[in-house]
Amino acid sequence: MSFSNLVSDIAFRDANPDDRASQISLARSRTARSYASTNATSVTSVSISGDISSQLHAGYSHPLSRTWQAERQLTKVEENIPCVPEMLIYPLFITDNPDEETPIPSLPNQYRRGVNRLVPFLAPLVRKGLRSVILFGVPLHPAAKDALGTAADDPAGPVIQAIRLLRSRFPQLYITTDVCLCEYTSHGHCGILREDGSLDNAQSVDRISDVALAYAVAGAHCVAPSDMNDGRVRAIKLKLIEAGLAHRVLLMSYSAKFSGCLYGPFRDAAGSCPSFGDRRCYQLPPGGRGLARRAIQRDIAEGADIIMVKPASSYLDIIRDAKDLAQDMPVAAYQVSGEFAMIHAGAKAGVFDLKTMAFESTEGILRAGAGIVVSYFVPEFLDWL
Ligand SMILES: NCc1[nH]cc(CCC(=O)O)c1CC(=O)O
Ligand SMILES: [Zn+2]
Ligand SMILES: [Zn+2]
Repeated sequence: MSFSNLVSDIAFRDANPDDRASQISLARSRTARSYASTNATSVTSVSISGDISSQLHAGYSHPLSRTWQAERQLTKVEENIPCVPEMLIYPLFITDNPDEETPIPSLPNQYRRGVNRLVPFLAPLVRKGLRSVILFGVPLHPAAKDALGTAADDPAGPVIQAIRLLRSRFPQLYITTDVCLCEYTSHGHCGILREDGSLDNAQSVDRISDVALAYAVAGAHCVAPSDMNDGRVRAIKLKLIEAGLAHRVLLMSYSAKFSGCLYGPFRDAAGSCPSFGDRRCYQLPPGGRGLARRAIQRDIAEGADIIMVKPASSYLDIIRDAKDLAQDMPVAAYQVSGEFAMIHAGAKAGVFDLKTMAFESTEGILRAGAGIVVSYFVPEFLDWL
């Protein structure tokens, strides 16, 4: 096959009317075709179309045309381009010691905070434009953990207290809650276990959906199940509908969540390391692109409103798959604790500049197709932008 045929095949295959980049390549390939049809007997004998498609500089020689190369971007040039801070969600770790404020050693600049510390910490960030947070409960008292993760939806527990407080103190702030049991279970797994130590999917789904509902009732705008039990999206959606909350509570599913070594600092922060075994039986294998696609399609069918991919930078192809499969839905990506720690470590070792890498990694995640990024860099971005 000739080069020009290949280019137009690619352009047409990827054509999506909502996607400016594919419209550009579509237009370019049309130009190549009409040129070919008027100047040559057959498309295959034309080589000039290759030269046309290699004229790239004009597309990025001007500040404005540079911005046109991204569907989402970090640097605001034009008002109508979706931009910071609307697309950033900041993770918060909330402990059951109301006055606690302890740095997390493996997660630079991040702290575990008690509810009493939240308002003073967040007020300046909200003033700088912080729009959204995702809450993780971190019970520090060992007695708070049991086999069922009872503390997860304790009305006096840190997450429900924080939802109420933040809703009343920052009416504009969008509150998402991570929904999982691993922070609250004595065994540290993301669900309820059978006697033999394996995950009981049906019981876990029932429990997880109760927890999600409790957060929604307390005032969360969005619930985000990260447990990965099969069928939890549908179960949560049904409970939200039954409670009359489905019209105002969004369901963001951690749909394609891969197991691996990038969650270490988070488990440090949340004290959620499994006491035995690992999470491989309910998180995706890193090579499992097909499984990720099936999980995304399954979650769309079960009623998810936002599809999330996690981690982000090692899974950019999956983010693009998610955007293709969920074209009409927002796609989120979580730049997880290990990615964040790695960037800090690289900067500290003099490998690259922290800010430059924060931008480059985030631009890559957006370019891959995400419109929402969960990131520990959010406070920095609010200053940098
Ligand atoms: N299930 C809980 C949960 N929700 C988000 C993360 C990871 C976030 C991060 O690493 O920043 C985890 C940890 C895990 O699954 O082990
Ligand atoms: Zn979990
Ligand atoms: Zn397991």
